[in-house]
Amino acid sequence: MKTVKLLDREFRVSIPAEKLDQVIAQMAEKMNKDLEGKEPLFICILNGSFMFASDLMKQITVENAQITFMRLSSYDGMGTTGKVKKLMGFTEDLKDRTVVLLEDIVDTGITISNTLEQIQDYNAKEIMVATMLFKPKALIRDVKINYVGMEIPNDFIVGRGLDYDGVGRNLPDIYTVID
Ligand SMILES: O=P(O)(O)OC[C@H]1O[C@H](OP(=O)(O)OP(=O)(O)O)[C@H](O)[C@@H]1O
Ligand code: HPA
Repeated sequence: MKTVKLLDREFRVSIPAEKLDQVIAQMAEKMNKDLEGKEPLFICILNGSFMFASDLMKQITVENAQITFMRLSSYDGMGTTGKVKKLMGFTEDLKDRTVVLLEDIVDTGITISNTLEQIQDYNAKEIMVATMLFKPKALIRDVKINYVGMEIPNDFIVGRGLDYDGVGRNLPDIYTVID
């Protein structure tokens, strides 16, 4: 079993990089069909989504697709603080745009529902949500997710952009904490 030690905790590999590559390719294929002609604006929610957004965007072939970035933070160690801090906004005008929010993970749903609330007054034509990973058993907010890469169990994970107290984002596979 492939394991890694990050700070004070041990993690074991739970989703290999190749599986994630496959899942992201399928998401891109579906988006390329659904979004053609819509000139979508993708919004990557930093930090965690940087790797997913990069992997996905390389496979997006939709004409005049754009990407921008916003930075939010709500986790401390392995748990949500319940409060979403906006650390960096974007300057693009969302009016009449098809917007796709890119998340690495929807866990409790607090971050994505807070983001949707923040941008609902910007008069976008439509706002969609795409997440690489989704923990249905942890969800406590009522959010519609348009594109889900994989549903996963309610365990703390790292890798592929996701961190434990700032470390582990660089790992290409996903690892689950060992109790
Ligand atoms: O559904 P939720 O319970 O809100 O969790 C999901 C959010 O948590 C992580 O961000 P985090 O606040 O850890 O900031 P980071 O992206 O900089 O790691 C992740 O990137 C999502 O944005
Ligand atoms: O399981 C997780 N791991 C790392 N960051 C996260 N942000 C929400 N859930 C998680």
